[in-house]
Amino acid sequence: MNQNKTTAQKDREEKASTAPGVEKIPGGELNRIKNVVAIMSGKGGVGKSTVTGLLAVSLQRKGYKVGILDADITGPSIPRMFGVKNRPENIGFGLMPPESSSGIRIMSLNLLLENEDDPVIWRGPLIANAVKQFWTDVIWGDLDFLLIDLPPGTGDAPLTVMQSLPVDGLVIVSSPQDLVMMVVKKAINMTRMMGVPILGLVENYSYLICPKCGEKINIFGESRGSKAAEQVQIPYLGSLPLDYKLAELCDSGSIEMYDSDGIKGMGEWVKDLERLKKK
Ligand SMILES: Nc1ncnc2c1ncn2[C@@H]1O[C@H](COP(=O)(O)OP(=O)(O)OP(=O)(O)O)[C@@H](O)[C@H]1O
Repeated sequence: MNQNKTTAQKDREEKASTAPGVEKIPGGELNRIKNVVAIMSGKGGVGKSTVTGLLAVSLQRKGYKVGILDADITGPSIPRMFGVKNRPENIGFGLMPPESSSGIRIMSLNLLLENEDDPVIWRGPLIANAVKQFWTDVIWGDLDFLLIDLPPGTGDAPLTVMQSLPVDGLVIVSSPQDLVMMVVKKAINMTRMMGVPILGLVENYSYLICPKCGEKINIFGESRGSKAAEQVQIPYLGSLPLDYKLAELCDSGSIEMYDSDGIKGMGEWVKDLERLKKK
């Protein structure tokens, strides 16, 4: 197997294992976080933040204490989805993350900006530092699950999270188009090089239920999620339909009101996360 690796591949692996910051940084002293799960996608716009939000809501409904660290520094969308606007409170030795209406703790750079539409024009090292500070300087307290919404692709923030934070598992989000799957494979390869366990693949926008007749329409053709997961040898967690009600609730800051019980497979993803629950 090793013989088939290109020099560039070997070089990347070497760099990944010796890069500065490879050591995991300890979290804040007041934090007791049992499981850290990152949510990643190869391409933008496939619904990674929505999947993060839905996973958080499902875990919270099951009685777990949940937080979301929005590591999508330049395109944060978690606060808007949960209707959270309060600024984190600085209590001297750390920042208290605001809570959503059901009690999910949220930290996002958007909550620290004067206006939510101010752009963040930062280079890589600043972005990496912000992500690290969300881990070290935020008072998350006791959490069963901290979900980390990564920005799309394989840039600085995903690299920082995988190298420096003790990520227990990673969920990959894709959509049914071939192109997306090609890019997803890059993300999977990066994750493997970083030695982070992949929990599985979720396919978003898999199908549409006609609001008038209830017919299931495969808008992007037959779902390829489970085959694709098999190809890249990771578990297939399930699929999400394109649902206008979900889009509306995300836009109005009410994702916590979404009824995900009818989504086949959703319970299973949560069970997969629960299986991870090691402490
Ligand atoms: N299954 C779905 N049904 C309906 N709308 C959806 C669905 N998934 C996502 N959306 C909508 O699509 C838009 C993009 O979703 P989202 O922000 O989750 O994508 P993302 O992959 O996190 O994007 P980014 O690349 O910017 O981080 C949002 O407006 C969201 O409400």
